[in-house]
Amino acid sequence: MNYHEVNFDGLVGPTHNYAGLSFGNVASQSHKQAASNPKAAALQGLAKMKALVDRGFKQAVLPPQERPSIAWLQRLGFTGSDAEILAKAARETGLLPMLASASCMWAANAATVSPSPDCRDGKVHFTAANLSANLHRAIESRETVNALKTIFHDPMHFAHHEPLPGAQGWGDEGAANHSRLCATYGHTGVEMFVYGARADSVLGPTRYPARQTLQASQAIARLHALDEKRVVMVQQNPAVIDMGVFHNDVIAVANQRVLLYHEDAFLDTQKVLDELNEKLREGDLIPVKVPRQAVSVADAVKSYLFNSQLLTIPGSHAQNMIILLPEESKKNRNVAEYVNTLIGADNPITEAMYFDLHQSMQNGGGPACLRLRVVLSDAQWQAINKGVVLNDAKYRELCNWVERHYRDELQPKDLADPALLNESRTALDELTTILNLGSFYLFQLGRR
Ligand SMILES: NCCC[C@H](NC(=O)CCC(=O)O)C(=O)O
Repeated sequence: MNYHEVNFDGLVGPTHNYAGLSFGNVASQSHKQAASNPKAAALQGLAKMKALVDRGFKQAVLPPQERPSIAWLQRLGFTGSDAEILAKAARETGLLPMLASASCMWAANAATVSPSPDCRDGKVHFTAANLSANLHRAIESRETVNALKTIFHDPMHFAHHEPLPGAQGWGDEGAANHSRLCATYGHTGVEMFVYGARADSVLGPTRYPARQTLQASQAIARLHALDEKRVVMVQQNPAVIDMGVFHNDVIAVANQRVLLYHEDAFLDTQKVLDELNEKLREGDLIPVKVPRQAVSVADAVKSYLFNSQLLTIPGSHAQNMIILLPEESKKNRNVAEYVNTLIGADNPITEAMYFDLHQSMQNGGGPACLRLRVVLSDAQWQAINKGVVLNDAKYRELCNWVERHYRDELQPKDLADPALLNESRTALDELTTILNLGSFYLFQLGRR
């Protein structure tokens, strides 16, 4: 049986904007109130996806959620027509931007996914993240469950779990804090969960929040029926969280046997490497340490070097890999030099590709944030809803859809404009046909 990694990228929604909502995410906070360009954002994301399709990778999309969310505004007590609800919510300081964020584009935070070779029942397991650290993200989880169940609908192959409770100490941010190391995708892998805080210790960040907790990660490992001997729980270095590393995927990235990590990423790094190596039985771990002398934590946060995608080149017998980076990494001299050294050195990473993802980057979302990795066997691949799979024709159709429906400028004040809500609904209504999702959004089901 063949296994592949499929990247499911979040399609950027029509309300992409800069509201400075994420405390501890330096880019988000520093672009607060800037004008955004939703059209460019969506096209930048699609261009990255298309480049991977052209190189023979399997690529799919996850649909954006309806924003502003009238359903959530109603749950928060706003009444009246849609226009009245928007007008009333806009009068509450800072509230409407939270209910209007296009943040579900960062699909790495949608869920934690365990491929079937790792799970006792031989199914692919999904737990949608509760994203409880931020209201604008916490409201994603219900709809994420719906999207995942619509796409991965066959219970023979796929198991879905409810998001963990959103109580204090149970924060879960999905795949951004989860990495899988394996000999090949079809082998049983080692799943590494990285957390920022744990209930039984005061060791944690002091300036910025720890969004992922040990308790949450342990619950997911249990739900996914993982073998304890193949699970590694790792504490993130609290000092780097306080420097703006709000998710582990801002400081480390793994693919197959390669772990590319900053030397300051973890607490007790040697123990982490030893445990990974011991638990990865079919072959040795290939640790690639990025020394702080070469790239400082501040440069890592600015350039998003580690928020890259490490992708095994299809058909490459040596399992060579591409590192796919944002252009910000090329503009940073230290990082660009490091990447050149990396691809010339003795490791499987042989090629670098750079993409303009500026619109997403200004909110702290790089290439890795934009995608959810799902390893599937041929049979599981056949069993998904194929409407979301990107090929040349679907790419052209989606670009055309974006061109027709998206604005090229959005100011924070525009979020209360009822016309924006209507434009978004018209766009999403058409999207469900393009992606073959059926009646999917609440407004399509008559429930607003
Ligand atoms: N994985 C990348 C996630 C980025 C995301 N940014 C945001 O939500 C910023 C939204 C804003 O500020 O408008 C976050 O911090 O969770």
